[in-house]
Amino acid sequence: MTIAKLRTRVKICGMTDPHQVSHAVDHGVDAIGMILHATSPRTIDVARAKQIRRVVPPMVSLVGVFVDCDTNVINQMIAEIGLDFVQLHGAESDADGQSLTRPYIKALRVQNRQHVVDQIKQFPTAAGILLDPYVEGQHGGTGKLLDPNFWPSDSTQNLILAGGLSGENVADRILSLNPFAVDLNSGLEQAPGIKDPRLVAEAMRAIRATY
Ligand SMILES: O=C(O)c1ccccc1N[C@@H]1O[C@H](COP(=O)(O)O)[C@@H](O)[C@H]1O
Repeated sequence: MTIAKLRTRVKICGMTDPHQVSHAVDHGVDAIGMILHATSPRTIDVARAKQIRRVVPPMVSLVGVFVDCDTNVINQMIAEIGLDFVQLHGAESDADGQSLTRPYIKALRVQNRQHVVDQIKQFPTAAGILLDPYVEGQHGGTGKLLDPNFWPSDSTQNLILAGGLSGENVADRILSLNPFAVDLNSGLEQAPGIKDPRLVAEAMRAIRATY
């Protein structure tokens, strides 16, 4: 028997500032994402990540985003920062994910529907699969929306929709694709890494209206 999902979970990613994290938590976010990949405009160092850890309360998850990082280094960061989940946003394998000390979310940079279906099978132990549109030369944070035709609606994985989501489009996408979770990032920003509190509040309101 399939049980209907009561609500879509929400992750806000690319967070760099503890005050902005507290604001997002107050608005009902389920997960906070931090980019721990050095060349991203949203990257933060371990000291800042630890400050963010201190303001993330119980029942809200803290996710570290990595791109093709050595798994020993990721495990060190998990221990040092106190990450709850890891998001692997590069060319990592399921074996890489299994060598981590926390559950992992695999981000797939989607090129077409068949590519998604084939790729999902390669990550049987992932806690979730995040689908982000493929953009040549960029790992993530592209602001580009995923083509809804590429959404693998019959997958049994926890699917997370990412890419270009904002208060203006997130409710439509939730209602049409029914993802397990949505991941919002550049669509809520004033500048890379700086969230706009009004855009965060507006997106959370739009998401709540879909329940
Ligand atoms: O945001 C980044 O700079 C980034 C860098 C490297 C890997 C992933 C990154 N962000 C992820 O991209 C998606 C979608 O972002 P957007 O909404 O299109 O801006 C999101 O999952 C972020 O975790």
